[in-house]
Amino acid sequence: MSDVKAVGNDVFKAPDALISVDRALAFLAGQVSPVVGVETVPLAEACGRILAENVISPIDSPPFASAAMDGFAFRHADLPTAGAEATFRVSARIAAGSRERLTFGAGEAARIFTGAPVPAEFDTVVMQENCRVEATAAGEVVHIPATGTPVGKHVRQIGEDIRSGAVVLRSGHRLRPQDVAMAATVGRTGLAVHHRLKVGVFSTGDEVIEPGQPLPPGGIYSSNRFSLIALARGLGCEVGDLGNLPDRFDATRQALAEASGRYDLLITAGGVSAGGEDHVRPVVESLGVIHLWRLAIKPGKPTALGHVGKAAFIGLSGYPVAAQVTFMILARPVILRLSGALAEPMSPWRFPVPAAVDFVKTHGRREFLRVRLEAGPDGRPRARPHASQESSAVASLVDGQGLVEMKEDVRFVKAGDLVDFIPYPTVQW
Ligand SMILES: Nc1nc2c(c(=O)[nH]1)N[C@H]1C(S)=C(S)[C@@H](COP(=O)(O)OP(=O)(O)OC[C@H]3O[C@@H](n4cnc5c(N)ncnc54)[C@H](O)[C@@H]3O)O[C@H]1N2
Ligand code: MOO
Repeated sequence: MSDVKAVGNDVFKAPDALISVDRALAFLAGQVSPVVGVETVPLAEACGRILAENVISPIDSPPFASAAMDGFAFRHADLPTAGAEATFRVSARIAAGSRERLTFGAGEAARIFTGAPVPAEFDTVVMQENCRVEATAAGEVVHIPATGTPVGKHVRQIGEDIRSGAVVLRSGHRLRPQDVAMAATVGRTGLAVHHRLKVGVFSTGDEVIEPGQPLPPGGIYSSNRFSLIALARGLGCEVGDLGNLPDRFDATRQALAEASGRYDLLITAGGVSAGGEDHVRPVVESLGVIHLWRLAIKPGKPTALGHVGKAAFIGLSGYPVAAQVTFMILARPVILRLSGALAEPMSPWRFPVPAAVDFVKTHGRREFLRVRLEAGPDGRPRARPHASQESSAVASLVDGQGLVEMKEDVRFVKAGDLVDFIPYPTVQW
C-alpha cells in the first residue's frame, strides 16, 4: 500500500458505518503494488514463485515434424485412389532422437517411432496396428489401407504447440508445475522471479497461551499464528513467527515498531475491535496510518489495513474463524499484490453449488458461511452450512471444504438455489 490518505475517513464520522468488501478490494487493487525485488532461480526452485519477466520462446515447439504414434511414415499421395490398400517398401527405421538425413523415393515408407523426426518427403504416419507388415525376398514391405488415415495424420507439425517469439508465460504469474515445465520446453534453465515477501505474524492477548503450556483459568490456546503462518507460506511468503503480544500499548508499540523494519508486511490477530484492551489499532495509528477499519464482513468486522513505517499492516480479528476467513478474502490479495503477483484475481474463484438447506441471513454484512459439500440426490455436490457459524468455532472450518458467500443484500436462499462456493486453500493456494 502506498502512503495514502485513508479512503474510509468519511465513514469514521459515523461510528456504525462499515466499509463494504468490494470497496475495500477496489481500494487495495488501486493502492497495493509490488515491494519485493527480483532474483533469478533455477527452474527446479521456481515453482510457487512469482514470475518477474515475460518468457518468450526462442524456438518452435515441436522443433521438428515428429511422429505422434509408432507406425509407418509415408507420402499420402502415394496411396491409390481406388483399391483396398497400397504396398510400400520399408526402406528405413527412424527412432526418436535420430539425426540421420534420409531420402526416400516414391512407394517407400519408413518404420517410425513416437517422437522420431518425420522425413521431409513424408506427411503422414499410420499406426502399426492398422497395417500389415510382410517379409519378402526384396526386403520388408508394409500394406497400408487406402482409407482411414487422412493426410497429415499422426504427424505433429513444427510449431504446432508454440511459435518462436510467442510469450509463453507472463510477468506477475504465480508459477505452477506446468508453468515450470513450459519454461523447460522452450529451453530455459532459470527464471527471474520476485523475492519472497517477508511477512511477520503476531497473535495478541493476555489470555492467549502457547500449546504445550498448562492452561490457566481464563486462558485459551493460541491457534491463530499456526493458521496464519501456514496460509502466508502457502502464498509463497517467507514468514516470521513473532509470538504473542500482551494487551499493553507500550509493549505492542515497541514490538510493531521493531518488526516494521524487518518485514514487508505485518499481520496481527486480535486486539483490533473497540474494547479498552484492544491496543493494536491505536498503536498502528501512532506509528503509521490505518487506511481501512471496520468492514461489512462476517466474520471479521474489525479488520484493519494500514502501514507501520514502511511495512504494510493487516490487523485481523482474534476470533480464529474470522482471522482465517478474512485472510482468505482480504489478506490474500494484499499479499499477492505486494509479492508481484499482479496476474492473480483480487478475489478467489467461486463455483455455483446448490444449497442443501434454506440459508437465512439477518444482517447487511457480506457473510462467508463455512459449508460441507455433500452428495445431493443427483450425485452432485450441494452445500450444507456447519451447525455453528460463530467466529470462534474452529470446528466449522475443519469440518467442511469451503465457504459460501452471501452478498450484503441477500437475506434468504432457498434449498436448491445456487450459491457461490469458494474452496478452502490447500497447502499451496
Ligand atoms: N463492543 C464491541 N465488541 C466487539 C465488536 C464490536 O464491534 N463492538 N466486534 C466483535 C467482533 S465482530 C469481533 S470479530 C471481535 C474481534 O475482536 P478482536 O479482533 O479485538 O479480537 P480479540 O478480542 O483479541 O479476540 C477475539 C476472541 O478470539 C480469541 N483469540 C484471540 N487470539 C487468539 C489466538 N491466537 N488463538 C485462539 N483464539 C484467540 C480471544 O480469546 C477472544 O475470545 O470483537 C467483537 N467485539
Ligand atoms: O466480525 Mo465478528 O468475526 O462477526 O465476531
